[in-house]
Amino acid sequence: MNDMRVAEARMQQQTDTKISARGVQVHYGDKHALKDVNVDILDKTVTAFIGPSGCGKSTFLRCINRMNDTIDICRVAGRIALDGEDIYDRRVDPVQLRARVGMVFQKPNPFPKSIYDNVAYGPRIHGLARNRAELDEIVEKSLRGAALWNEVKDRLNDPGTGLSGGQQQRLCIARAVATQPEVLLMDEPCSALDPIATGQIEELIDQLRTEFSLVIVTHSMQQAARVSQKTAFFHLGNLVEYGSTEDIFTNPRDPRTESYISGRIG
Ligand SMILES: Nc1ncnc2c1ncn2[C@@H]1O[C@H](COP(=O)(O)OP(=O)(O)OP(=O)(O)O)[C@@H](O)[C@H]1O
Repeated sequence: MNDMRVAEARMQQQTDTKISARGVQVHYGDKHALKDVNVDILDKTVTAFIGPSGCGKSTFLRCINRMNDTIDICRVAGRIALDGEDIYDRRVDPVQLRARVGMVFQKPNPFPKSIYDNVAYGPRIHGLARNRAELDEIVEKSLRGAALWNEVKDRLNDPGTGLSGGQQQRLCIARAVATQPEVLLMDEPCSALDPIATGQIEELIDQLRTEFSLVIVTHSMQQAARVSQKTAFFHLGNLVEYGSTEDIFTNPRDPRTESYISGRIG
């Protein structure tokens, strides 16, 4: 392929829809938490969800890998498709789905296991390695992918919980990456981290987007501006505005978005 064709192919990738949401409504009991959300999330792109506390960002993020299934009072309606397939279809196994759509939480939550076993856990339960050598390879590749390998390669049998907060969060990213996800959901992944660890995670996010689609919930507008190419602004359960991060921050169309990004609501 000549340079032009390569550039075109890359552009093509970035406009491919990975997740498509139509008419998504979420209730927690009587509380109507998400109202008719429609959005197409692109492949190999970082999408930031921003908006004031309680506007429904995490609720929508959790819809994308059916984490809300674990909340008894939560009801999800509408359609969310991954590569065109309805993820709420009865035939979809949520455990398999969560291997394809990984998640990293606000607080690093390594399993009480060794560093190695934290990363090997997913590949083991999903049968991704035929033998120990293959598993070792996946663990190393995932830890490298999460920019943690050099710091832990000599202590893979030490407990994951013994790492620093920033290292634990990168371990959780390695654990998610180990099942070769197509989408990685991150719910305020840096809120428990110092600026240096935050910078490392942000750099990592930028590298990972060459491989798959990332969606990040963040309260930091600077972070959204630094790491994302697309931004969705939520307010009171509505997805008010979605577009290129540059447009959302420099030329918002909706007055609610404008008020939020200029600090008048929040
Ligand atoms: N498990 C739950 N049970 C009942 N109500 C919930 C539950 N989780 C969220 N809600 C409600 O749904 C609404 C949206 O919450 P959500 O956590 O999605 O907002 P958010 O935008 O992520 O907020 P924050 O930025 O504070 O994390 C809120 O009114 C919240 O109180």
